This record gives sequence, C-alpha cells and structure tokens, in this order.
Amino acid sequence: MANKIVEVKHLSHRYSVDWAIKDINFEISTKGVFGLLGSNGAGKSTTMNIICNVLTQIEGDVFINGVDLRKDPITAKKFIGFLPQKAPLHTDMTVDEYLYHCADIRLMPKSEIPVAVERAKAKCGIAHFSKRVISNLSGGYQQRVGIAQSIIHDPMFVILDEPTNGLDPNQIIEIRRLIREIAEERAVLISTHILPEVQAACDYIMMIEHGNMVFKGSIEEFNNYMDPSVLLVIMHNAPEGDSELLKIEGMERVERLTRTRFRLHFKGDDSIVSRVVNEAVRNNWHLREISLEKESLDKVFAKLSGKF
Ligand SMILES: Nc1ncnc2c1ncn2[C@@H]1O[C@H](COP(=O)(O)OP(=O)(O)OP(=O)(O)O)[C@@H](O)[C@H]1O
Repeated sequence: MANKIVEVKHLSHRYSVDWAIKDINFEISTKGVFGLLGSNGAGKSTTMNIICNVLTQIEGDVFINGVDLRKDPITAKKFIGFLPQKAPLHTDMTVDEYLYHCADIRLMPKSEIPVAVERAKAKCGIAHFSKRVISNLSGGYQQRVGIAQSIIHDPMFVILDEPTNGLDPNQIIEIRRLIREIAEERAVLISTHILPEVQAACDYIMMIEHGNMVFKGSIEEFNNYMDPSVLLVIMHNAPEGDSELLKIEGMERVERLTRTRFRLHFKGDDSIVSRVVNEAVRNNWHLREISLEKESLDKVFAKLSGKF
C-alpha cells in the first residue's frame, strides 16, 4: 500500500509550562488543498514548524511519505516545500538567480536545476519575469516567486503559511487560483485565521483551538456548522405576542430587539424565509426587511470545541 503523504501522531509541544499544542493527530493521503484554521495563538505555527522540521516536538511523531521526520529529517524534507508567512526572498536577486539559489540549497543535482526552474516558473506564471529583480515585482508576483521556490524540487507536500496575507483582492484571487493549480499534483496545507479563506480555497479543513484539534473534515461538513439559524426581521406592524410567529413551521424562538426588530431562531433549512414572508403578507405585518444571520466564528469555534 502507498505511504500516506503526511501522518501526524499524538503531536504535543510546550515552550515552557503550558502546552502550545496537545495530542494533534491527522493524516493527509490525497492531493488537494488542506486548510489549518485557528485564531491567533491557537497553535498553527507550532504545528507547521514541527512538520517542516524547524522545531522539534516534545512528544509525538511526524511521518512524511512514510519517513520519520525525527529520525531521518534530510530524506523527509525532500518531500516538503515550505513558504513561511514572510517569504524568504532575496529581493536584490533576479527571479532566475533566486530560484537557482533555492534549488542549490535544496541540494538538487546541478543537471536537473535548469529544467526545474523553468517548470516552477511556468507553473507560477512568472516565466516572463525571469530577469526581473524581485524587489521590482508587485506583492502578488513576489508571492508567486515564493510559491515557485516552495515547489522547485517538485515536492509531494507543500506548506504555505498565510499565503494571501497582505495582498490586494485581485492578487488574493490569483494566488488562490495558483494554489488550486499546484494542489492538482500534490497536497497543499495552508494556514490561516481567516474563515472565508479556507471556505474559498480549501477542500478539507483542520481546525485548532487552544492547542487542540477541534474539527477535521471536508469543507461541506464544515459548512454545515456555518448554516444560518437566525433570521433578522423588521416588521412595522408586528403581531403583539409571539404565538403567531411560533406557529410558523421550523420556528423555535422569538427574540424581540425593539418594537419592530426581531431575531427569529429557527431549525431546519432556510425555506422558512418564504414561510415568514407569506405569513407577513397574509397578516399585513408590514415586513420591511428579512435577512439570514450567519453564525459568528466564535460561536462555531465554541460549538466545535464541544463536539470533539
Ligand atoms: N517561541 C515561543 N516561546 C514561548 N511560547 C510560544 C512561542 N511560540 C509560540 N508560543 C505560544 O504557543 C501558543 C501557540 O502559538 P502559535 O504561534 O503556534 O499559534 P498560531 O496559531 O500560529 O498563532 P498566530 O496566528 O498568531 O501565529 C501561543 O500561546 C503562543 O504564545
């Protein structure tokens, strides 16, 4: 049977007394984009630094393509590409000079480097900037150079730390597209504290909170937790009591914010919206606004922390 791309077993680490991460377990055995989501201080960097062998764990094991990272880091690291949050660019070099330099550091055989550099540049859409000094490139293109160095040795696993941080909206879309493309041939792990980032860019999510893994699963499973369960409604001629609203199928609780503003808690899917609209028209409640309220990230964290 083929080796798993990454296997993380009972990983724990502490810098001083408190555990920064505790008993983290996951495996990656398919290509695609994996998101490591967590708020600031949750333990993302600690986990990624251990997987990249920048930090040595106190407890647990990491295997890359079946190779024990602690016992044989040189072999294991051949399978990994890494782009830290602050891209390690030499901005006074041209794109070509820099990528040749990175291939050298990766101890690639000299004869393979020209082909590898051309392949990485083509993949990242920077071949036309080969002779350009990196400091003269836009933020988005500098990030492409950073991604190119992470795949120069054609690794099966790439880790990108907050890869769209600091980019403008157009650049973010382009970099997400590039991440998707490079994930067609390998597993890519991106870390972020931005929920829409994982929802837009990832196939699978792993969520860490206070050093514990609180969710592992597909983006569809994760989105189930994000489904709205509250309607914000403004009615200028609302019914006096709650009973008429509670009669609507799916309605669980009525929260009166002001005389005209309501938060309506419901269960089930959002087909309740049309039922509320129909009742409001039928009863002449003067409905002025109706919208679905998404769960806040804090609430989702709390829910998930209780589940796992
Ligand atoms: N070098 C260090 N020395 C002591 N404590 C540390 C060190 N690095 C991280 N920590 C602590 O470990 C915990 C996890 O931090 P970590 O940087 O892994 O979280 P993170 O999810 O990457 O956060 P951020 O998004 O802010 O980078 C935090 O409580 C942090 O304060």
